[in-house]
Amino acid sequence: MSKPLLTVTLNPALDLTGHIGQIQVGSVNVVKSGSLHPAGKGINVARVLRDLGAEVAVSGILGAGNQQAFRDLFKQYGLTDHFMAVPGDTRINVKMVEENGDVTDLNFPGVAVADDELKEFEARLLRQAEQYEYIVFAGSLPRGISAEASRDLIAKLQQKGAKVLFDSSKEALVKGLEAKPFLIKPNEVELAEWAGQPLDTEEALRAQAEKLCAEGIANVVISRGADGVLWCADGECWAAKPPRMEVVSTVGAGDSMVAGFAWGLSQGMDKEQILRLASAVSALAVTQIGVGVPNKQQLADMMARIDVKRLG
Ligand SMILES: Nc1ncnc2c1ncn2[C@@H]1O[C@H](COP(=O)(O)OP(=O)(O)OP(=O)(O)O)[C@@H](O)[C@H]1O
Ligand SMILES: O=P(O)(O)OC[C@@]1(O)O[C@H](CO)[C@@H](O)[C@@H]1O
Repeated sequence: MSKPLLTVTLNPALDLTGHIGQIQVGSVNVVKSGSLHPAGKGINVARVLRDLGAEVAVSGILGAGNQQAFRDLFKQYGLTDHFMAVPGDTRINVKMVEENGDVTDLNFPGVAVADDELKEFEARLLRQAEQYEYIVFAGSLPRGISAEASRDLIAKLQQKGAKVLFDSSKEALVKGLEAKPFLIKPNEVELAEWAGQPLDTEEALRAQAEKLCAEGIANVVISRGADGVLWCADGECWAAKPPRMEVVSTVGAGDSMVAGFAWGLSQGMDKEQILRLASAVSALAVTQIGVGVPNKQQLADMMARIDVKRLG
């Protein structure tokens, strides 16, 4: 039996996904179909990890007012529930998926976390963290948790011996990098924002990735949407590209990729296998609303279709 993994989602969300022909901003839009489900980056990662066969625990902060759907999901998926509730409601994030595949995100504000609640959460998390070697720390921050506090939390988790896989954006990404997480997975837009310059080619992305590796981040994974992924680690850079997919919703593709890396690394797979797995679960994610790997054979078939190469 392999060791359990932990995912941390400080700012989860109920995702309200709607499908629409084309959004007309400023007028009435009729939505063809909709679904509301508990989500947020770390929770999505945990669901995929569970489907891959991992034992998984989830932690983070929920609003007490609408926590039940999350608690039910954790039970349904057999996820060990370390979430702490605070007064208020977890946010709703609206995802409008247009016929051409474009997704418009309306991410609402989440709960506000008070200083004493953050202290209690941190104490709990650091106690729990001792049981886990791989910890996924993913998503944005709720009000009351600063980018510096989030960075310090990552640093403390790593001081406890954990390997933190970090996926965030904006200020939380900028500060989080200072904690030198074991793995980071920005997408190319987030990385370009961080670098303050356009990163339009594989060469430009690779140069930034190698710079981050040299600064002490062991694994730099840059996701590139339908163009695939670039991964630099151990003095090597690799690229993987998925086949062309029929896209239903790209929401959660990045989380699926993080799950693939967390599972592959925790299982000691080689780089090519990890890239095949992570790319395949992400490619399957875009064919559905939400995330997950319902069918092992489908996953194996998709893994065989990923184009993987080590860059010279
Ligand atoms: N259209 C697509 N077809 C096949 N695979 C895709 C497609 N879009 C994304 N992927 C896979 O998913 C991975 C992650 O996607 P992306 O770079 O969009 O991450 P992200 O921006 O973090 O996603 P999100 O925040 O929506 O979860 C890509 O590296 C790729 O392997
Ligand atoms: O605001 P964050 O935390 O960066 O992102 C939140 C979110 O967009 O990420 C997931 C998809 O990756 C969704 O389930 C969720 O709504």
